Amino acid sequence: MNLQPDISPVPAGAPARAGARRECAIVARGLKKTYAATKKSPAKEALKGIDLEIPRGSIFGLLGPNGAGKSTFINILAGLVNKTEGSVSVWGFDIDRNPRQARASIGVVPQEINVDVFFTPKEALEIQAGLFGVPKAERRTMEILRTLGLEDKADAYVRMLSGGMKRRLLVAKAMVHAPPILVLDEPTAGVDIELRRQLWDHVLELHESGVTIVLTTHYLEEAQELCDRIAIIHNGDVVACEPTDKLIASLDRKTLMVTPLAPPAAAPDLAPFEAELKPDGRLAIPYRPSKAQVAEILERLSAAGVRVRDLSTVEADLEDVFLELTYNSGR
Ligand SMILES: Nc1ncnc2c1ncn2[C@@H]1O[C@H](COP(=O)(O)OP(=O)(O)OP(=O)(O)O)[C@@H](O)[C@H]1O
Repeated sequence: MNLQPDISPVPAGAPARAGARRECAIVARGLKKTYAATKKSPAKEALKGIDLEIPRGSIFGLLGPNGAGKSTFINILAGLVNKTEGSVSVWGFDIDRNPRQARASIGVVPQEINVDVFFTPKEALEIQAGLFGVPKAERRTMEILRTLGLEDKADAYVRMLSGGMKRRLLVAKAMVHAPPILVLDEPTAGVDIELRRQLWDHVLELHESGVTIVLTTHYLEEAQELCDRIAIIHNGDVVACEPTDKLIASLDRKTLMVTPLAPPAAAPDLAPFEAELKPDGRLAIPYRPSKAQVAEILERLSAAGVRVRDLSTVEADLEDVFLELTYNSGR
């Protein structure tokens, strides 16, 4: 497969501070968006001055509760919403100074399935390529359809495609101009696990060919599994932006699961640790890895007369991090 994006160096006309930005696919500085008031609703500050750097080559997750500002951010990148303040560069192109190049550097897969049912996938891609001004000789319609597993549906009517195929067609449409960045806004909302897996296989193939992937998703396990970096947006602010592992480790929370030799009648007193007796007879003992060693918990268990048959540790996951950051911050 040869769907290499055009990953040429930062061009002339790019920001003067290109050095720091060269490695970034997307840079936002002090980005604000306020939707104007209408007769029915007051003005809404959807983005409150966010700073964000999305490295080239990453699979970057943009997470946040409903209304956090994710779509607003994506729509600004795509040139669909005008920012109120701040700066954004896409693949080194400032969206104000080089809007055409910035837009050409990004392919956006929208949340809604909005494919025209009267065209075949092949025609849909040709039309899209035309809209982006891709010369006929440079179009890679069949190659893209092949990458998205739609080659044998090239001449089928779109209305005959399954929901999963239609979503893949949206990804194909977003790739017609070979952008180095692919943005997917909730690509798997309401899609069953098998279809999600298929979509991800194809998107991962694009990533392996060099495309930087940015996605928003409500499925936290999906983000944890796929994304190497994650930003959490809450109420228009970026409340975390870290490599996924680091983000999860930052919670500094683990649970030691202990299977006692004899199931206890009640949770033992392990102060300062707290044990919870699970219905299956195991003990769940949360601890902070930076503050306590498993050995200390084992000593407390021994002192309480609990003999251990088996033990394991359970890490916090992205859901815990997400809840902590979005629940406790500024509600
Ligand atoms: N065109 C608009 N006019 C006025 N307010 C808007 C508009 N679009 C979005 N908003 C408001 O801006 C805030 C951020 O919305 P946005 O759609 O960016 O959030 P989101 O994180 O993408 O949410 P979701 O996960 O539900 O898609 C919300 O309060 C929303 O109601």
